[in-house]
Amino acid sequence: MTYDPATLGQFTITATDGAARRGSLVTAHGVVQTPIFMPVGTQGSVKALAPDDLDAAGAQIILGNTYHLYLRPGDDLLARKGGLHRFASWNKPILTDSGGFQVFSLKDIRKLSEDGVEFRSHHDGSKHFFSPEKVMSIQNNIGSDIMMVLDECVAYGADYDYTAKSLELTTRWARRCRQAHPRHKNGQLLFGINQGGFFKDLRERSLAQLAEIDFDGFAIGGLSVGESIPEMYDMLHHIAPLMPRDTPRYLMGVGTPLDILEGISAGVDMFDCVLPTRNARNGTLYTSQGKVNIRRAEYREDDSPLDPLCPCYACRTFSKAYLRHLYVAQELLSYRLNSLHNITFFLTLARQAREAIEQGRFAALKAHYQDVFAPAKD
Ligand SMILES: Nc1cc(CSc2ncc[nH]2)c2nc(N)[nH]c(=O)c2c1
Ligand SMILES: [Zn+2]
Repeated sequence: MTYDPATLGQFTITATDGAARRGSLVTAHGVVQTPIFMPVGTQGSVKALAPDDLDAAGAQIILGNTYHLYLRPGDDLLARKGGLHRFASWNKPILTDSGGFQVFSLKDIRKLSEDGVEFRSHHDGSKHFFSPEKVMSIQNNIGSDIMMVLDECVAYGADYDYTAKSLELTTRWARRCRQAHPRHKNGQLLFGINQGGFFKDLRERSLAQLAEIDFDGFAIGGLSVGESIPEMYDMLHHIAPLMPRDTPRYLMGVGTPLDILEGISAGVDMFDCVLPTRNARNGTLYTSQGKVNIRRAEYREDDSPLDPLCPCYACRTFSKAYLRHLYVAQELLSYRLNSLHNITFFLTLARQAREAIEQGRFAALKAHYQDVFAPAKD
């Protein structure tokens, strides 16, 4: 990997449209154009897709998961294989989540302390411990271009006192992550994660504390955890504009096409979500005309392409009738074609957002998709 240490981590905003920003982020494996959607490859693969599929779909950066990769194949093995890029033959940027969220979603099989979190593997029940230093070491072995700090994502509905204590712990862990991995060591960037639940004063306290630490970007954590859409949007529009302006803003685990457009309108630059690949596997497909449930009998003899405006291989080559047949017959090709289409849709949406911001017509793009994905009028 060759990169210029002088420009590594540089985030440049080239256009704005309201609070929406068009920018670019320099990483060791290439420049990422924002706003960006990041396909999720939890175990080092975006399910059912190969790197050349992702290239064809326009993917610039994918996500990996510290928790999963640590358990299998092991970060020590990845280090011996030259890191995840070489192991998975993905030569573009990779962002790894720290594992905090995954461990905390393992509800009753984890114990939290000042030093970190003890948990049991969901594979074999074996006991493990993640400290801030440990997750930095794992992400260093993985070799991800953007690392995330170890944080506690408090559950939806956590009370004020618990949330206040938790954000202080997350800040102390963030400081320890920064100390454990010197700035830009191994060409790797490090993002802090804002917490504070649904309490605006706690969100601002968390942000003020993190802003004092030297991070290359800041994520909004603790959203998309079961709250209502209005609650998520309300907090999003409160905190995003308060985040540092000249570093990237990443909204973790979000979201639907409309959530992503809402986030961009609030000033967020980076998004990731399992929806495109997960929904592909249950036949829910996102198209320029709205959601299509390919299982429906109405498509049994439908010779038209899934989405006439989509450039992906599935839409150029097959009919809805064939895609429905593959799904009903549980053919493995169904996973591949549906995933390829949905990932292409989300990446195309991000590209359209970039172009709309450049041309000062982002509000019109957002309004268009609000019509396209408006809940079916019963
Ligand atoms: N909603 C949500 C989603 C994720 C996973 S993002 C992801 N990891 C792997 C794929 N995608 C979160 N991750 C962390 N570390 N903290 C959070 O608060 C948080 C919140
Ligand atoms: Zn398509």
